[in-house]
Amino acid sequence: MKVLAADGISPKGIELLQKDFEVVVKDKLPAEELLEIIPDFDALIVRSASKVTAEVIARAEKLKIIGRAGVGVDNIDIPAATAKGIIVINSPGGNTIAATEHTMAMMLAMSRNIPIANETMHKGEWNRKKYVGVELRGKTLGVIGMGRIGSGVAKRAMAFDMNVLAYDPYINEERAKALGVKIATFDEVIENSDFITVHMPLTKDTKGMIAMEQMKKMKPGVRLVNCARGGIIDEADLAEALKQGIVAAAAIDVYTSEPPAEKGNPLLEAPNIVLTPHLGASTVEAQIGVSVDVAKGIIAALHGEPVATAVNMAPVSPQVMRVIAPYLTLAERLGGTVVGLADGPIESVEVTYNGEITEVNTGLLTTAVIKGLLNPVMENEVNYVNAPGLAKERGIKVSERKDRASEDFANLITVDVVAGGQKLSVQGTLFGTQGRIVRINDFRVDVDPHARILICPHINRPGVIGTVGTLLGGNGVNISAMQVGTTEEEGKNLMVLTVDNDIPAALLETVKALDGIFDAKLVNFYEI
Ligand SMILES: NC(=O)C1=CN([C@@H]2O[C@H](COP(=O)(O)OP(=O)(O)OC[C@H]3O[C@@H](n4cnc5c(N)ncnc54)[C@H](O)[C@@H]3O)[C@@H](O)[C@H]2O)C=CC1
Ligand SMILES: O=C(O)CCC(=O)C(=O)O
Repeated sequence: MKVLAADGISPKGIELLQKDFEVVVKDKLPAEELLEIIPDFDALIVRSASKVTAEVIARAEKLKIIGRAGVGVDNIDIPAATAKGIIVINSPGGNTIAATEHTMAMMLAMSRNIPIANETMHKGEWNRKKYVGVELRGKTLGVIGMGRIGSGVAKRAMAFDMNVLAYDPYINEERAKALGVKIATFDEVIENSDFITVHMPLTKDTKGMIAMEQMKKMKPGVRLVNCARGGIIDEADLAEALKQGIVAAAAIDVYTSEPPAEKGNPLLEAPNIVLTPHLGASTVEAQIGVSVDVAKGIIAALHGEPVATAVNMAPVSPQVMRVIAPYLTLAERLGGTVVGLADGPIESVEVTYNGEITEVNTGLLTTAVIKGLLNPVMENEVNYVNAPGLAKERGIKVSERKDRASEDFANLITVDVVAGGQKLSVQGTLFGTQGRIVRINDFRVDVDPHARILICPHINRPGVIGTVGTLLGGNGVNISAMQVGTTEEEGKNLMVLTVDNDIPAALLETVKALDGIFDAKLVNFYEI
């Protein structure tokens, strides 16, 4: 079998692969050449430079596995790979330390003017007064995104005697306590920090999360760092904020389009900014780590063994699969629904099985619930292999209960969650082969969990449902199905609207503010 290693992968991993396979190594691989040669390969390894597009995957006749020698798999078309049965693996922890240390280096370089001082020294200048910096000690660092890298940065910042304020809607108090950071809201972080660093994936929620509006709320003299993904901090707004002195300085490693000079980028001309060419993972150690990680994964996968770092594969035995397969999507969507209802971080999840399904091992279904629950909030696709570990890492207690008795349905899955101190519950079953949500909290419903659903508890009185329909319709949102759930509680119902279009955050807030509406939550099953 043949392996194509692109983008300058460290030789350590290549040596491992060469023991079993023929390996073709390319430091630079133009897109046209990748398209031309890919049909010949069984495995492909990339860093961030090569784009593994749907077109590449369509031409990859023999490809069985793609290894991303790094964390972010945003340069690989995962749905296209999955649809073709190609496993995608990454190295979730191989470059964590490198990216963490790079963030610290950027913070220090920016606050002590090291790049510009170095540059002017080489020109023969001696500017001691001009480049007076600021100390980290005693300052507040806002960390947005407390995953592997964010947590590592927080830990190191505390060693510099910084106070750390952290915002991550998906970590709970217990984990924050273990890390020794103070959990805060997004607004509290941006309004009270002297330094702010972002460490989350680029998603529709995080894109432009820090723009001019947010920068204007920050403390005068604030300094910003982005070593995560280009675009989380709006580039044009940051350039302007630096020019106007709204932001004192910035340090940026990643860009919306890389290299930034190719398409032009306002940050290249901005003052008081330290720029590096996506060097976060570029250490000898990290490159050995990620190359060995993906090499081991590729060797296992090409020998037909499961790979723990697969981002799109579920290793399931055919016997187990036969019984539980019809419930997997339902279980995932119950997890996705419950996280969509939550206002705070998930603390515990209990999955209860009733009926005949209790006769088989339901562990994989519980994993499917966790997968659905974590997928909307994680950088990497959460799969059956990594979901339990990720839940554990995040301090989420997962338990399973079984009761053969089942009153109204042949089989029933109940997901009970405690999130931010609040108890939430959803229940689902199969009608034939069709998954259905049959209860949301105390409300009995019959909902086909697909597309997007808007869930609104409301006063049971004439006209309330109509106002929601009119508002959505007026904003171009089509309702394709509707359910009104009832409960024993007098006067309160739950409407569940299946909508064809996305509902922007501002419109969701307007729905919430309507007379007679208690709340409005959107669950997007496309993200689960
Ligand atoms: N510059 C570079 O060379 C490198 C960049 N990276 C990038 O750094 C980022 C972080 O990587 P890891 O820490 O390994 O990922 P991770 O998956 O461990 O952590 C991501 C964190 O972001 C949080 N998050 C998700 N949505 C959020 C939101 N709306 N607001 C606040 N937090 C949110 C998640 O709860 C999670 O804790 C990724 O984008 C990754 O691609 C990673 C390695 C090297
Ligand atoms: O391969 C690289 O150098 C990029 C690393 C990165 O951005 C990641 O791992 O997400």
